[in-house]
Amino acid sequence: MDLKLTRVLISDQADPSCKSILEENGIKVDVKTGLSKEELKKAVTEYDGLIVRSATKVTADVINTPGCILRIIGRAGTGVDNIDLDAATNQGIIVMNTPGGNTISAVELTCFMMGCMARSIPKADASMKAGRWDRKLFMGTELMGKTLFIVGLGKIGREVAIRMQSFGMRTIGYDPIIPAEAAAKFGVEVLSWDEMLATADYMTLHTPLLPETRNLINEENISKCKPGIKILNCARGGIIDEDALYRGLVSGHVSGAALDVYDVEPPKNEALFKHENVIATPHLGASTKEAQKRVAREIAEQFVDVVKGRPLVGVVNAPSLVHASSKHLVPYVSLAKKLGVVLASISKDKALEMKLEGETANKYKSLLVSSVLFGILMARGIKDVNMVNAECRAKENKIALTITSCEQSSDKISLAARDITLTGVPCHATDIITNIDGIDCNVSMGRCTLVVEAYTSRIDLLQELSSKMGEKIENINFVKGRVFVGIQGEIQQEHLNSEKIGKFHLITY
Ligand SMILES: NC(=O)C1=CN([C@@H]2O[C@H](COP(=O)(O)OP(=O)(O)OC[C@H]3O[C@@H](n4cnc5c(N)ncnc54)[C@H](O)[C@@H]3O)[C@@H](O)[C@H]2O)C=CC1
Ligand SMILES: O=C(O)C(=O)COP(=O)(O)O
Repeated sequence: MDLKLTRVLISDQADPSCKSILEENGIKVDVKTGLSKEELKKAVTEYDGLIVRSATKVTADVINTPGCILRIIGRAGTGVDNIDLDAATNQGIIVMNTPGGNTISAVELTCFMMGCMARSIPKADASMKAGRWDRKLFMGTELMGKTLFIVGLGKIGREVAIRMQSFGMRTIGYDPIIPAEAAAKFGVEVLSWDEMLATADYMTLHTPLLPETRNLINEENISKCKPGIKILNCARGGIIDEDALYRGLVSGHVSGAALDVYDVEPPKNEALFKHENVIATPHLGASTKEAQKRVAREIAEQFVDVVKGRPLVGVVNAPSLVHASSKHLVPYVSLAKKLGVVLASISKDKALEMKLEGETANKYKSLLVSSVLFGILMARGIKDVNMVNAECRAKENKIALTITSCEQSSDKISLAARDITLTGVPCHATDIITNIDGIDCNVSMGRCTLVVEAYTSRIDLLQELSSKMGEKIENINFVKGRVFVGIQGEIQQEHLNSEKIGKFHLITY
């Protein structure tokens, strides 16, 4: 994907290395934190790149601001729930994060919070500072032999498991995509959900905030927990129903909670975070020097990769794009896009078929589907389309693409409408249509391709073309009443005499 960035705005606190890496690579950068929504809406009409952490809320109305020129949003961190991904995708904006850059910091905070709960360290410290020596008040419990229920066994969940096992804890856990055998490899047992709630002494949450995880820990699940459960949330506010948690703390059914994240930040729910059995931190999971340096550097380098056309990492909303710039796939992407352009220039059909043959074409199916749709939509004059939003725009424009695959044969891409079928072979030198409607041919898709419909006189046509284009003509193919002319270099529509050659399509890529 060809993306030029002129100005990037960093709108949250980020390590200075983020700005300096971008600037060293010729990208202009401003840092403006604490923007109001109105200021952010204005900013997206002035900056084509935006880098945020969790404080900036990149909502749909920000993204859909008239005149928004954003092309890429970078999250210097993990969670992207502060960015409206659907709105960004629809507008063709790439969203990237830096998965893993702050994992260990969030893991360590979770483990320390557990220790603090077990031994009442914050309370004991406050009591000392208040001039007391309350040795009897702060009787703790050991972690050794206790059971920890980990909800979400991704990067953070599994690292928490490994560390807490070294304290002698039994670790049990649930993750819809991690089978029991995989969890067993990092020492986590999988029991039934209700069994885990009833068994755990501690429960720690490490899922993203998704519609399925919102209020996952609610009144019902809390009531199923073993009395005295201690609950930690260093993942996202909103995964716990805060009112239900508060009621559990007041009744004593929940004996402690450690919270780093809140439904609304800064939190409004004072009664909860001021409760005597709650340890609260202001979203500090990623706030270490190491994590901040890492995520700042990573997001800046990812932006530079985009500008330099290198393979992408960390793309959240267009996974197929990750490979778009890989050298070996460039011919496939280019061929798919150009077949889309040619087909849509000739045919108005909206129900299309794409056949992918060969191992590589099938392995990168979603990338090639985006490429072909991009070509089709461009040729049909759809505005603001790119590889990120091609599928959304195709749906909006009621273009249906059916995909068939055949892995065994050699690499080939075919695109068919009711009135024409085009096939091409990915080739590093130039993009070529090798077959049209079952007839072998050799039509180059270099700068321009001319397609003449229902020609009446071959002689007239050839005379007209050679007088206008001469050596620019690369190849001429006569296929079932149409003529396909591959042209090297530019040629203007007005230079062709339609009276002489009849209806034609002059296709540029
Ligand atoms: N407090 C802080 O400052 C930080 C918070 N985080 C947050 O921590 C959370 C976890 O981050 P990572 O481990 O890096 O993410 P990850 O993507 O590696 O792991 C998340 C796991 O949750 C699982 N999951 C999804 N739905 C689930 C459900 N209904 N029940 C159980 N598991 C479910 C996924 O399958 C995945 O394996 C995220 O919400 C992230 O935003 C991350 C870094 C710092
Ligand atoms: O990376 C994450 O998911 C975090 O929650 C860290 O948030 P922050 O970058 O500290 O605002």
